[in-house]
Order: sequence, then structure tokens, then C-alpha cells
Amino acid sequence: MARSGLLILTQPLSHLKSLIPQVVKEASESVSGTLYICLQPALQDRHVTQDSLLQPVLSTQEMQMLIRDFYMSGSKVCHTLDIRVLLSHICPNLSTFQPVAYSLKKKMSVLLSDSVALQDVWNDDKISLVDVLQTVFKNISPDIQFQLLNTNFSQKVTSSQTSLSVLRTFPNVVVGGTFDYLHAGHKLLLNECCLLCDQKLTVGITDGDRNKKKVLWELIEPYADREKEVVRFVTEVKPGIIMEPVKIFDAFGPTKTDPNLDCIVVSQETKEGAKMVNEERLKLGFSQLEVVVIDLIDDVCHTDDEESKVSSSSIRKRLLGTLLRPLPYRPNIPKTPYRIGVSGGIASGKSNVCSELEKFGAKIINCDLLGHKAYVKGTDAYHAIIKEFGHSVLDDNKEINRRLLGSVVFNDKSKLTTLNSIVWPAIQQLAEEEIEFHRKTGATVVVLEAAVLIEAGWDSMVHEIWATFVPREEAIRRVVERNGLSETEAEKRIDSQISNVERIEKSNVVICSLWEYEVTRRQVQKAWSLLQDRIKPATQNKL
Ligand SMILES: CC(=O)SCCNC(=O)CCNC(=O)[C@H](O)C(C)(C)COP(=O)(O)OP(=O)(O)OC[C@H]1O[C@@H](n2cnc3c(N)ncnc32)[C@H](O)[C@@H]1OP(=O)(O)O
Repeated sequence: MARSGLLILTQPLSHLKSLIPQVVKEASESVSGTLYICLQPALQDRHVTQDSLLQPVLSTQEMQMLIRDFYMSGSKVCHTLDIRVLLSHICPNLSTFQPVAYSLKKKMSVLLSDSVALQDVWNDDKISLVDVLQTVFKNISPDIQFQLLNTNFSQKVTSSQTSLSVLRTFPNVVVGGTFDYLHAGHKLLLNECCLLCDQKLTVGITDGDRNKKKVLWELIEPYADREKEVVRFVTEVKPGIIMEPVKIFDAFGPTKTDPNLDCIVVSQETKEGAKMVNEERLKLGFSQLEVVVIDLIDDVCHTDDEESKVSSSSIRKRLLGTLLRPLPYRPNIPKTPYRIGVSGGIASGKSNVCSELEKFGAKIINCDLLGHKAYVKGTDAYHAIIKEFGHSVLDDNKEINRRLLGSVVFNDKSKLTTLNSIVWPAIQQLAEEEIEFHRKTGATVVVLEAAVLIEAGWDSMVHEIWATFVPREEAIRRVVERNGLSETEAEKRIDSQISNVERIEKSNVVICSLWEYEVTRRQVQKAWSLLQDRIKPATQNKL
């Protein structure tokens, strides 16, 4: 199976239409990652040269529908396939158009085609063909394999009413979105923009508070990564146009500042936004934008609690419980038992996650309880706390009153730092002793439940970090309800810890406890089962 491949289709467009699902299915059996699609009907009766591969092809409404079908089918037939339909040579005017060669980023190691003529050229002179392909597309692997599609293109085509009229294109096209985890819906949207644009495409990419209204916004990719993917997509499929990414913080973005825009491309979901944009432009005395609406792509694998369309929020939900980033190399800690640190903001559901993990067989070390132990009467930490905070933090039995101590330290960051410097080393020592105890009993996985594990720098104590989180507003609500604190006090406690985003950035696995227990349980189950694959002895992995 190739990671990336190039599919050159030479059939007349009318032949292709009903066969797209079959073609995509066949291609997905040979390519697992990116599939670049080049529609080149002109190649049928011409030699394979740089010119014939880039021969201009008319952008008709039929072509537009066909391209949409590729994305729709791709998402149905193989939702993991990254389809990119190449458009540099598709144009509204054959006589004046100068296509630009592609510069595709992924190394292509399989060439798929419906063309027997191309197969003949391959058999006759593979080296020259690879040279030509390299010039037109770049990144063709020297070891590229050729595969003639099995799809029967000679079968009778069910005639459907297709419009052959030439597509109207525009000098300046604009589109907007979050473009998080660039998916088939985004690709269709951007592909459509590229098809309609013949000079400059402005892509507004949301950032800041606007993103915070979205489900699991904490998992939205950083702006720079989203911009990079959008730019890569556009420059790959249509290298001849100017591509301008712009950060946007509202529903208007550049449509409010750029009078020269001509066309806006929106999805069925955002078409109301286009209406608002035109109303605003009218007020500003700017020209009205032509509005092009594209359909949403159905998500064939969505579950009951996910949207029925392909969506970034479903993708983010599916990330919960999975390994988000590679594991750190920890040669300093013994391989067994495998150590997981479960950290998480106040009232984020750590204990619930840990009790689920316990049911699976993990040994839980509750660092909060170790904290109680660390400063019982008579310990070094006990005396150090009295020295720093005075006798007023003691109860009638001369034990440290945690509630009183809490009200002092959560109102003064420097005092919290002092407390931490006293108790963290003591808790850490006790935690190591418990791990050793579990090692002797043959435990395979120990879980260090520690709210501020990352803040304490204990990441180096564990093989991987899992984080639990809920949105800030939900954490406040829970703390007010659970701990009987005021909203302000709850906020102070939350602010004494790193933010969800900072914690997630440093964690390998993330669990969100915002919904019913069952939803959290499923995330933990997924995380546990993926963990088993990771920690299987190497020999078992090979089986
Ligand atoms: C590295 C670790 O995570 S060890 C485990 C956490 N313990 C510590 O850091 C030791 C210092 N903390 C303490 O001694 C106590 O938490 C006190 C005295 C500050 C407060 O005690 P209590 O009023 O009984 O509150 P409690 O211990 O239940 O903590 C309340 C919340 O404060 C947060 N919290 C605890 N310690 C800290 C800290 N050092 N910094 C920031 N937040 C903290 C926790 O998130 C906890 O909520 P959670 O149980 O939902 O996660």
C-alpha cells in the first residue's frame, strides 16, 4: 500500500460520472494517504508530454459536479483517503490560458490510470515517463509503480442531464472557516474556491475568542498549523493563483475591508453568513459578492452523539482517549510498572477516570491522599508548614486544617508556591515508595493521580501524561456546587493552575468529562485499550 499516489484519468467526463465511487474505491486499495487526482481527457489521443499533461481543460459545470462527486464519494467509500483534485490546468478559456506546473508535497509511489496508452508508454520507456511526471507534478518517487485501473470504463453510461456551460470564474474569491483538522468538507470548499478563482484567493481562518464557542475548542489545532495545511492544499491544487491566508476574529473578516472581492464560497451551513456579509458591504458601499453554496459532506461513520456531516468537532471528539502526541523518552525510570500520570484542573473528573482505570486493573496512587499523609502531626512537612504559616492553620487537635490552609494559599500565589515547595518533595517520596510497593506485587500499570503533576514538574516521573478537563465555566459551576465556594473563590483556584490548553499541550492522552459518565467511560476504555497495544512486550507486537 502506497502512502501517496497520483491518479490520472483520461476518460471523457461524461463517462466518469457514474464510475467515481468505483474508481475511488479501487484507488483506496492501493493508496492509504494522499491521492492526487488529475483529470486529463485530452491525454487520450496524445503523446504523454509535459504539454499534454498540462493541456488546458475547460472548467464546465459538469467538471464542477464531477469534482464535488470525488469528495463526496471519497468520504463515503474511504473516509481516511486524502483526496486532492488538481486544477492548475482546468480553466474557463482554452485559448489564452497558461497552466502552471504542480509542486505536490507528498512523495507519490504509485501511478494509477485508466489509460492503456499510458500503460504502453510506461512499458516502453518508464524512465522518460517518470521524468515527464516529475516535471509536471514534482515528488514522483523514482521507484513509482504503475497500476491500470480495473474499472470497466466501456460500460454503458446512464445518461444524466449535465450542463456543459462554461463556469463563471472570478478574479478575487474569498472563503472563511476554522479549518481545524482539514477534512473532506474543507477540501471540497477550498477546491471549489480554486476552481472559481483565477487571480487571488483570500482564506479567512478563525482565531481567538471566536474559536472558543466551539465544542472541545481546547483541542483546536494552533493557528499556524491550520494555516499551513490550508496554504499547502491551495498551492498544491492550484499553484497559479495568489493565496492569501488572513486571521479572522468575526464573521466578516476581509469582506469588510477589501472592496475588491468578487465571490464568496460558503457551505449550506454558513450561507446565512454570506447574506450578512453582503448587507454589510452594501452599507460600506462595496460591491456585492457572488455567493456560491456547496453541499455538506455526510459522515458515514458518525455515531449518535456526533454530527451527521463531516466535521472538525467530531474529529476532535474522536481524539479523546487517543495518543495525541508521541511519548517522551524516559530512560531514567524503570520500564515496569508502566507509569501514567493523570493530571487535571480542579473538578475535571480525575477521580472518576482513575476509578475506571482501577476497574481495568491499574493501581491508583492518589497524591492528594499522600498529601494528607505528608503533613500529619510530627512530620518534617508539618513543622515546616507551621514555621511558614503560623499556628493559625492548625485545628483543635493541632493537625493542619487543610481548608484553612487552602483559603490562605489560594488567595496568595507566593504562599501557594511556598506550600508546594514544602509538600511536593514529601508527596513525591511517598509516591515513589508506593510505586515500589506495586512493582513488588507485579503490577503492570500504576496511575499517579496528581492534580498539578505538570506544574510540579513530575512529568519526568511517568511514562505518559493523561489529562482530564472540562471547560472553565463548567469547572467553576462544579467547584461552587461541590466545594461550596463562591464563583470568585472557584476562579482563584482555577487560576492557580495552568490552563486547559497548556495542560493539553503537555499531555499525551486527553479525556473530557463534560458529558454523561458513560461518555467518559467510553473515552477511558478507548484510552486503556490503545494503551495495551502500546505497552505490549515488543515480541507480542510483532505477532
Ligand atoms: C503534584 C500534585 O499534584 S500532588 C496532589 C495535589 N496536592 C498538592 O499539590 C499539595 C498542596 N495542596 C494541599 O495541600 C491542599 O490541596 C490544600 C491545603 C491547598 C487545600 O486542601 P483542601 O481544601 O482539602 O482542598 P483539596 O486538597 O481537595 O484541593 C482542592 C483543589 O485544589 C487543587 N489543588 C490542590 N493542590 C493544589 C496546588 N498545589 N496548586 C493548585 N491547585 C491545587 C486541586 O485541583 C483540588 O481539586 P481536585 O481535587 O478537584 O483536583
